[in-house]
Amino acid sequence: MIEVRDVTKIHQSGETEVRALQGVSCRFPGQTFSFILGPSGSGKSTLLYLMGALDAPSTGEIFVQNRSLSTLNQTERDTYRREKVGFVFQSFNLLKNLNALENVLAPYLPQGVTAEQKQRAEALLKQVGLGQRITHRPNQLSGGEQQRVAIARALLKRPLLILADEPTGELDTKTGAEIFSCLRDMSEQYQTTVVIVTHDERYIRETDYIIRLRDGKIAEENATD
Ligand SMILES: Nc1ncnc2c1ncn2[C@@H]1O[C@H](COP(=O)(O)OP(=O)(O)OP(=O)(O)O)[C@@H](O)[C@H]1O
Repeated sequence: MIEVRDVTKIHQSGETEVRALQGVSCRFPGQTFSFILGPSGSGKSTLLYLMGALDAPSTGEIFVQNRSLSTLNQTERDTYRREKVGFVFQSFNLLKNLNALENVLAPYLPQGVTAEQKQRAEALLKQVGLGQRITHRPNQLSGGEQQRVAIARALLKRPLLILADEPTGELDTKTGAEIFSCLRDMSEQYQTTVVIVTHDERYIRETDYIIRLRDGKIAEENATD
């Protein structure tokens, strides 16, 4: 479903050019659960952001369901990001004045939330184990619980794809393992493709694909079954 074809990304930092990715090609078939691994600075987040159309490759192309992201105009790119991709970040990115339910609904609050969206948000919070916490604000929730809210928020739009950047980076080992199980369960239940960036190798059991980056290049690509 996602194909990265010969992608190079050069970041411009003042006068200096940083080659974050160099000739990277890989595929993430639909409805799979995959990890992008590699040491700090190897290009993992850069690759994830390109797949989410948060940034564009310097050369090469990324195809999502056989359509190249580089052929999308600005409106189509915005729609792709807003409707097709659920993002989960290390720092949860919850709004501190909103409770769990309102955070899940946050992307829809400006235009008004429908009864169906509210029902789905409540159901999602239950499914991620927060049925008793829907009126709690972020500061009344543990890190793991906050990340579960972020996962429910990402799922509300019924995304094709969930992109998670170090989702367990701020969590202890046990909570991190629970968050991976939660993402895995949700991806199966909602038949969503999930790609997770991590440099933590403790969690890589039970995954479908592993891409390992080193110095901006693919060092290893494995199906794990
Ligand atoms: N916006 C940017 N401007 C300049 N250089 C950047 C930018 N974003 C990333 N880089 C550089 O590109 C390289 C790859 O960065 P990237 O964040 O993709 O790596 P990473 O593997 O995700 O690292 P980490 O595990 O530390 O988050 C690094 O050398 C980084 O400093």
